[in-house]
Amino acid sequence: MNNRGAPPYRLLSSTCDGAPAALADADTIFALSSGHGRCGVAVVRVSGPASATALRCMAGFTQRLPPPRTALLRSITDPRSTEVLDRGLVLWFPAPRSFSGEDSVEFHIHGGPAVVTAVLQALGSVPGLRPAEAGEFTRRAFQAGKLGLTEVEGLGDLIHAETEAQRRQALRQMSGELGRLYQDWSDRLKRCLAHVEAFIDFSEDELIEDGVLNRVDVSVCDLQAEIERHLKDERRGERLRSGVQVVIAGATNAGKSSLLNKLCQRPAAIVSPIAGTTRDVVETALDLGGFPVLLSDTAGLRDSSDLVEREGVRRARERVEQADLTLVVVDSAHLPSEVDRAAAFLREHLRSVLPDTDRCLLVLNKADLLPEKQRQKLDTELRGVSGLPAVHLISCQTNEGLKDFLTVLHSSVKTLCGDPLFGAPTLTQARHRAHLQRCAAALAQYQRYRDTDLALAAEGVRLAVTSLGRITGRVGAEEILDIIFKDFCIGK
Ligand SMILES: Nc1nc2c(ncn2[C@@H]2O[C@H](COP(=O)(O)OP(=O)(O)OP(=O)(O)O)[C@@H](O)[C@H]2O)c(=O)[nH]1
Repeated sequence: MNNRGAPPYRLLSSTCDGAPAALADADTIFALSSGHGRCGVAVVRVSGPASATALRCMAGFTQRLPPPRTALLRSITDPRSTEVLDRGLVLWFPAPRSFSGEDSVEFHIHGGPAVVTAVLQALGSVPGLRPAEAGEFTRRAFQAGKLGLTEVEGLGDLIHAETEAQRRQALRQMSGELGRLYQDWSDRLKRCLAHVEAFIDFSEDELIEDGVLNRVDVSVCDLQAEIERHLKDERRGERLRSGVQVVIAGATNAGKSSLLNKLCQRPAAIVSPIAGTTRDVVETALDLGGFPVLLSDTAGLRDSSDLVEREGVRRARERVEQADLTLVVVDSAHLPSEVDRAAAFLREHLRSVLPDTDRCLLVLNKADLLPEKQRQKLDTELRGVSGLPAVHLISCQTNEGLKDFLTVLHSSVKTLCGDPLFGAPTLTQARHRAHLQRCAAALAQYQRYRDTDLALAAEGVRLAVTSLGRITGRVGAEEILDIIFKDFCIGK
């Protein structure tokens, strides 16, 4: 092989005999696709026209390439020195039957950092190969039509999934269900658009059958209803994707930090008998029975002349406003012993913490400080009192009631996320929501102008198609690709 013009490389003829000359500027990429750090097996991927060259140079295939998609144990050598770097499996995926749709190779090598570095350096010495950018393999798969944009996003979510429910939702999206739903809407709208335009062009010559526009009206109306239904999901999919925001709030010294520590099973927040210990928001991530929760402890709510504490209280209130669920913690030793008065106290307290009690759980802490009789009375008689959410009597000191409370919390979080495997596929990204809202508004434009200006009405349908296309990546996707693919790691 003539390597003039490619000074950094010195390919030995013994390793690369018969290899087609790879262009120095050909776009073939490589990267470690398995995670970084020491591991048993690491997977290095190569994709692009010079993949076969890499295989020949580094796995000793002189003339014939290995059978496609078959793992073969080979010595993996450095093409510059023929030194054996490792023994591992190599797999050859000729285009188009590969993840990226291009010729691709996988090296399954030992996962020690020195082995991985040596193999990556050796690949870098093969003409035409360069390290991949983040998400570049997936971007090529998208460009080759192997994956739609929503599937790409599902794949990204699958890689980042930290809980079981997130994994399920991501896998469902990656399988293309959501993409197919949007594609179906888009196809129906394109048909509507074609009919409206045909009507505009031919109706005066009476070349078009009666009732075409009426059929478009029905389709647009049906689609609008379907999109509205899809949008009215209370952000369950997005919440599951990014984590349910659960905020612990209440007066100072009620035991909020103690509850946070119990829930995350570590001393994440400082607990002390000094009122006003927590000044800022303390956040921790939890996997609650497969559902992702972002749990925040906040400063105790009270009036204060202390500037720092006032800022802490402001932040606490802000968090409560943004929360999906608020756990209002009350020191039960402060409750009046008479049930009606206790209920009135709690109602008043809730009002001071949050405006709407729909998304809150009322936690009466320090149950261990109550006499047994009063504890039982509160526990039974406060349940079902009108104007009060369900009351949970617990003790962070003795763990009393904590197990039951955890079950209730889990079920509330589950309701907020929905079942990712049940029913129609859910919206998972704010990006989808924004385009769907635009789509719905554009369909409203069709209805607004249907009887007065058909050209403007048709423009509404065209805008609706474009909005859906931006979700699936079929129309004007270029400007959003960078945003999506940059969320991937190198090697994906
Ligand atoms: N007896 C008893 N004491 C508790 C219980 N939970 C918390 N405490 C105590 O109550 C005090 C306050 O607890 P924290 O968890 O710091 O309360 P907080 O609501 O975070 O307090 P601030 O930082 O002032 O907002 C500490 O001395 C805790 O040990 C409980 O269930 N029973």
